Amino acid sequence: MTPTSEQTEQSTKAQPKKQAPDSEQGNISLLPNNSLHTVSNLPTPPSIFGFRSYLRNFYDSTVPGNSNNNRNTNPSLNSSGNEKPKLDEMCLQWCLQKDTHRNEGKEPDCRMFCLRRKKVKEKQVFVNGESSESDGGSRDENSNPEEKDGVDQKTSREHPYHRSRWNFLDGYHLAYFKGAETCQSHTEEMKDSTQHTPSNNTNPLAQDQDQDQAQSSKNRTPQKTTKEYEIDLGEKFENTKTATRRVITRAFTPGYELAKRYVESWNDGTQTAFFTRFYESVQRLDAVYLVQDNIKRAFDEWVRGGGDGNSGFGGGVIEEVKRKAAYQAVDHHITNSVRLIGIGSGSTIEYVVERLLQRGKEANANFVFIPTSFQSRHLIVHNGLTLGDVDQYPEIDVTIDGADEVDENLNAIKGGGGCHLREKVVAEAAKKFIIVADYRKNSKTLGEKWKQGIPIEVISFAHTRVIAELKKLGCENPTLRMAKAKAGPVITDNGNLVIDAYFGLVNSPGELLRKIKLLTGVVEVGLFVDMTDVVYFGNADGSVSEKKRSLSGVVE
Ligand SMILES: O=C(CO)[C@H](O)[C@H](O)COP(=O)(O)O
Repeated sequence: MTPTSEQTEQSTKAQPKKQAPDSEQGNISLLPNNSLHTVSNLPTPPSIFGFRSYLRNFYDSTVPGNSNNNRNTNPSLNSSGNEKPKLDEMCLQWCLQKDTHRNEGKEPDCRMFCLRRKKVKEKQVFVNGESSESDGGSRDENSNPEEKDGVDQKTSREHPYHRSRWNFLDGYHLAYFKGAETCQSHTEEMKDSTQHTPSNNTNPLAQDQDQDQAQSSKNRTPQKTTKEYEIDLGEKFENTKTATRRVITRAFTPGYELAKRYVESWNDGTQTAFFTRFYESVQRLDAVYLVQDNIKRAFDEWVRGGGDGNSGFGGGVIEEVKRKAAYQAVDHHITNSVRLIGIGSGSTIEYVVERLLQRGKEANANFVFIPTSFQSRHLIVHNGLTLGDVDQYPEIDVTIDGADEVDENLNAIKGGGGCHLREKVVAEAAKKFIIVADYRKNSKTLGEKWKQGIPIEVISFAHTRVIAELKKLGCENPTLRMAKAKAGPVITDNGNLVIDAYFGLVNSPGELLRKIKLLTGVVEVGLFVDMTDVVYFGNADGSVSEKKRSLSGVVE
């Protein structure tokens, strides 16, 4: 809404009732202090981005309409050499009136915004940490010339209106007046120079009182002006600055530290070293070999069914061949001619029981199953098979068990599950001892594949002594087997401990067996020498190999 100069003059000079326009549109006045001017003579209003420089020029602007302005070489002086009047207050007033209100004789609704620049002496300035009154020009010369508490004192001394270079709003106040009489009253006040030297009191209401007192003392008779509010723009902006500084500091300090360290790392050569290593690595095709190795490992894992034979990508080439070997052993040896069956321990044995169960309850009704461990007893009982005991049946028909390694003579290492004592008892009790295993256990010589060591069950009391003696026998590092999901050692079904003793390739398993077994405290050794009658190996290609002992040796 752009007011005309006629409207502006009406709003400032005439009484509100008389100046009301015919319509509901209001009047707008822009009122620089020290003289009353029309809108058309005012400086060009600022754009949003030019507002700061506009404010800076506010004081320096000579009053619009001075025809001598352009002729002066010194812009601050007029043709007479006197200082030109300066713009230190600018007001915007508008009035609204309704035709109904006018008919009723009511005053128009008038408002007024004033942007005003106050001198430095109107505020308190902090010098060397102490509060003192600033006079804008006679400040203590010994005071710190640096900016104190957001106040640029150097600037303050040079310019009575501007105290902070940073805070471009410093010294500016915004006042809001409401009501036709109040607006008119303030317009009158603008003629009074005493209105621009209020006390240090920053409370707007108190300032009003000060102003009133100052006016009274000069025996003037201005109407009392009641501001709705007055804002010290500089102070508000100063607070904003502090808050902004705090937020920025908090937000950016960690990032700054990181960035600093990063830059420093370039300087101290860390980054250079990294990229050099990276470049060399690329040249060596490390990444290619890494991918290749991982693919190979993944494939092996899939083929093996995982390190423990139970997991892995395929889950089970290994498991499948173990199953095949077990099924074949059952099919070949658990016939109607047998009744007492020893059930070994381990994961492969589970497929033995699985195959038996496939025959149905009735087919298994005549069999008695002798367990070799807590695990196999559980398998028998929970699958509804008839449980027997080696005490009842010291001689049994056939025992089927797994193994950790089987050599070309069908000698075996057993005890990977710590059950070899009972396994050996039940194996020896059987007329036929059958081993089922996968191809990983098939070796020429014991110790070739199973490098965990020969399991030796010992009584707890003697285990340190046995370890010492095993070293004398040539085992470099006999190890007490520790539990994985329990603190401390593995305790066998018999309450004993297990020592794993790796002797390298065991060319004479019978001899080694005897030496170890003679050690005091040893309960049983996981070397099964000359005991196995038949071995079923599940091969990698899915086939099953059968190895038998005969009078003429082992035959396939
Ligand atoms: O001797 C054994 C337990 O003491 C097992 O039969 C041997 O460890 C083989 O186990 P798996 O069939 O799980 O490979």
